[in-house]
Amino acid sequence: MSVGPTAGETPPAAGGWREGDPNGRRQWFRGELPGLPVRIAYETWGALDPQRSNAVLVLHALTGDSHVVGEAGPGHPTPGWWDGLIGPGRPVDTRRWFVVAPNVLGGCQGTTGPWAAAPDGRPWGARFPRVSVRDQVAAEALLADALGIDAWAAVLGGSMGGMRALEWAVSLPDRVKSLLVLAAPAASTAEHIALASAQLHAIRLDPVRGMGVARRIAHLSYRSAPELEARFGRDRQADGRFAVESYLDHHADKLVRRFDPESYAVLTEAMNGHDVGAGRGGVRAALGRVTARSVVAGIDSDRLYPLAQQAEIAEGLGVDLRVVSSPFGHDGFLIEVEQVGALVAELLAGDPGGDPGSGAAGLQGSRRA
Ligand SMILES: CC(C)(COP(=O)(O)OP(=O)(O)OC[C@H]1O[C@@H](n2cnc3c(N)ncnc32)[C@H](O)[C@@H]1OP(=O)(O)O)[C@@H](O)C(=O)NCCC(=O)NCCS
Ligand SMILES: CC(=O)OCC[C@H](N)C(=O)O
Repeated sequence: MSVGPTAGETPPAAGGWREGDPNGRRQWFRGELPGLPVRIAYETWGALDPQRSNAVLVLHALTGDSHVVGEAGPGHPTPGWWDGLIGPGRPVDTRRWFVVAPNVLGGCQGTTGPWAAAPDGRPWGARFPRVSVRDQVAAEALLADALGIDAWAAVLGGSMGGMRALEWAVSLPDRVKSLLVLAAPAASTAEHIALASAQLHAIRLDPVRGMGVARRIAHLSYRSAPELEARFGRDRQADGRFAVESYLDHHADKLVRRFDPESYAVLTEAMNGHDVGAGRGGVRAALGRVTARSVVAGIDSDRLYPLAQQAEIAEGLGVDLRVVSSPFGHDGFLIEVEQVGALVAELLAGDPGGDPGSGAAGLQGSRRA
């Protein structure tokens, strides 16, 4: 097992998603899951304290990566997907906290996935084994071991990252001191699986164009109907397309340029299999294992993972459901940085059940259900 920067070790140069690391921040770790050698790409901010007690794990969603914080590095500047949340003076203040953000197992931004070389030297491609959310957490636990982190001060995740955050707290309760589960379910429902099934069919018919179709379907589930109505209504563009069609085309084109269809399928299958209660006596019993101080939050306009799904988790953990108010639907977990930041600050202040507005870590916009 090895850890740390690995000079010259970047994914093969080819398509956009294989392009390596423009800002040179990324590090790699190699380990082994049963039957699967893994390499995990990760980024860090801040410094680990001598007691190794200040580490915060940040877990990305489906098409995210380790680049949580943007920077104007020596390469081209790259935005982060949770800019504003992490850094000096930010809710996760890197003068105090050591932040670790890995790319997920099965992903395509540096961590082992279908794009990577199998032991026979050829890319895994469609031969890549089916991995579960539990495998992904097991891989992240190997990284934690290698970094010498026995327990995370906090594990934070939204959407697919929220599934992994919850799985961490259920399967390794002694290693998670506090937990943010944002806009994620305890188990994927029939509707989630059905929505994913249509996407997977499209990708199997034609990986590249199919992923474009998959993104259109998925992106609709990430936004709210009132938002789409207010922004686009029935407007048509000069080229004859409805404006909302053009908007979806744009998001599809962007994803095709930056993501691997086989990876998209592997991660989607992993989410379909997500059920923290499976083999553990059900969701309620599984949630009973969690010892972390917890904040569980949802977005009030989320039609993919509606509030009732976070309410189930909150109830099982014995905490109030927190509600982020947003017109943007599920993607509110990325967009409503101020409200999410207030929840994170509250969690890290050690007072997740604290009085709204009490002190610097008080709520700014989100509410209790
Ligand atoms: C991050 C994100 C959720 C932010 O949402 P947002 O700021 O509300 O962005 P929107 O959904 O309004 O999309 C804006 C884009 O649509 C384009 N757009 C808007 N209306 C359009 C139309 N009628 N036709 C074509 N394109 C249109 C904008 O030009 C803009 O393009 P750009 O992103 O290339 O600059 C969103 O950009 C996104 O889904 N990004 C994908 C990456 C991601 O999710 N990363 C994090 C994973 S952890
Ligand atoms: C299910 C999930 O992780 O959704 C994340 C949506 C986000 N916009 C993304 O593209 O990752």
